[in-house]
Amino acid sequence: MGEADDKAPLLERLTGFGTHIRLMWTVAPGWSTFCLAASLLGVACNIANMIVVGRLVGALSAVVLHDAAARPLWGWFVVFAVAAVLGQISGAAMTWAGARTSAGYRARLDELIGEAGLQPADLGTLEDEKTAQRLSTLAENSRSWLLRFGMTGSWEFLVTKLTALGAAAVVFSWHWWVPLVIIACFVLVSRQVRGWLDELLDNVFERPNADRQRADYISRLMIHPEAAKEIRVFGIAGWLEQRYVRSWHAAQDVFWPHTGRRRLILIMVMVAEALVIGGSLALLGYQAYVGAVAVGLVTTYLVAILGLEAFGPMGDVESGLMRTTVFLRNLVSLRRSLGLPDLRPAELPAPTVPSGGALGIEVKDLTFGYPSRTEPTLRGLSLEVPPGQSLAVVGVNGAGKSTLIKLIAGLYRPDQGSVRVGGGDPFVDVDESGRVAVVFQDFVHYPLSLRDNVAFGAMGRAGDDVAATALQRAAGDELLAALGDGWDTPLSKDFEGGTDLSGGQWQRVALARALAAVAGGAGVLVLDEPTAALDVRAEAAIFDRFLDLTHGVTTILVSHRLSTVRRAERIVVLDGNTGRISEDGSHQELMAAGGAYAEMFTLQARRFALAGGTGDSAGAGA
Ligand SMILES: Nc1ncnc2c1ncn2[C@@H]1O[C@H](COP(=O)(O)OP(=O)(O)OP(=O)(O)O)[C@@H](O)[C@H]1O
Repeated sequence: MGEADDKAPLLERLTGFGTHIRLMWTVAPGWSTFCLAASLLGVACNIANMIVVGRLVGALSAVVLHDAAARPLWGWFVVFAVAAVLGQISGAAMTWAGARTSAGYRARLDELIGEAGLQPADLGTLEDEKTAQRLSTLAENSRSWLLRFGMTGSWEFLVTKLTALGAAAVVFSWHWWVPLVIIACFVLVSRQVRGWLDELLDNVFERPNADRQRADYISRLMIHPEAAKEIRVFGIAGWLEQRYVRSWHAAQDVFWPHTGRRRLILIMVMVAEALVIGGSLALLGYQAYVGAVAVGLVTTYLVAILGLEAFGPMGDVESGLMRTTVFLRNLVSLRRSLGLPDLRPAELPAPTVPSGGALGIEVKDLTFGYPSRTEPTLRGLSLEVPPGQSLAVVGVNGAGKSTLIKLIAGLYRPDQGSVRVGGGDPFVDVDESGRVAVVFQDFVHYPLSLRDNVAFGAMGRAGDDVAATALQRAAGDELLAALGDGWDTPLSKDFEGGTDLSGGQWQRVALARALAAVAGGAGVLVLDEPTAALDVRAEAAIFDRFLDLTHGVTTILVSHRLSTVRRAERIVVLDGNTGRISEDGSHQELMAAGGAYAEMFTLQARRFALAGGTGDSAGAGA
């Protein structure tokens, strides 16, 4: 956007600037008038300085130019000109080099933040609300222009502060106490401003703030194509806008009440600062008048005194730098809390190449509860699955089926008991957890190429041909043929040449992903209701196909629809009340036992028949 703006015709840029001023005016006419007045005053002062310094030197030279001592003047003039040109060149070089550095710096920040999201082996950390909020705040703030300003402005900051030190040394040579008094004043102002900024940045931007989050969310919602339909249908545009304004103002309230007192102190210190500088200049004028300061040094002292201003707050450069430091402080503290090195990316484990072959699963006395819940979800659950068996896990909503799957995949650590996959602990042993391939109900629709979407099942473990075979076996040939760029087509309309898939097409991609995982060496394959959005027949067809294709692989199917899992060799019923397996056997055995499974199955089959199904495919004939 910025680059495009630089290339825009002058008129367009002026129009843009005009719009910017108009917007400021509309939002805060009072403050805009104040800022305009202050800016005009600043301009008048700067111009007056230029004219006055020139007049001053002119007046001095008129007195001394005919003196023999004035001859070195031309030498000094050359030094002045060279220093000015070098200063310009170093400034330009600094900007160029700074921009190059900030590109890498920015990439590293994203890497460090992303890694904080990726690194914890389990889901527990990311599911912790505070950690998740801290992460998303960091990610959001890493995109802020002020932070970018801080990155590029560091060298400018250094130059200004070091120049100020030089100015202090010059003034020191006149009267040692003058720079000390002026610097003390500036440092006081600086501390006030910094304290205020710290509070502002910490409270409003860095710390998770529910009102700001809500305001941000609503502002994104207002332009989100997916929400557009509902917003219009329900006519909630006006409500959203009001809600946004209310949340945004509430977010700002966090810091405004603190600033009243601070503002008063700040004004007082600034007045004191103006008095001290004014006093110093008056003293310099007086000493020049009485001949106590060499006339040639008056201008030097004058400029040096004004140069001490850099000990004070430095506007945007300083705000940007502060924002950068506050941001980094929070990033480092989060990384430390996750056991990651401060600023060095940790080495993520490379994908391992599993040896292949079906794995057995052994779950013993497993107890697990979510930290936010008082009761454990699973209580002393035991289950043994021999290698190559096809198992279906059924149970009512919330019984804990997905939780069990996540524990088998090593995404949570058991509170008590143990989970072993192929004899190893999937939570600790990355190789073992990598061998459990799961397609979840909410499997990710990556807005990447079709190839990536399928190959993610076996990333780094299998060649391109694996993806091709997997898609073909998942009956995805037609889907591939319909894509403009074939395997390279991005599966999202947000990308150039991309396209969106239907729910059913995505199911095939997910199935292909699972099959690619098996080809890549996964020893256990789990389908955790990825087909729930399909109708009974389509789901049953996909499960049947899946069972055929994965014969000899340890498979776990999770579904509410008992008719679709009846072909599994073994079915277990997870009882949400006890947190354990309540029934275990083949479809026929469980039907014969006449327990909860048989009851649920018969009920579902009857509903299906009433809805117009044949009853057969729903399993009524079992
Ligand atoms: N991340 C979580 N944090 C807190 N509680 C959770 C979390 N995930 C699941 N739960 C709770 O744990 C219980 C079991 O959930 P789980 O998703 O494992 O059940 P399920 O049998 O797979 O349900 P469904 O059939 O509806 O998918 C539910 O009460 C659920 O609300």
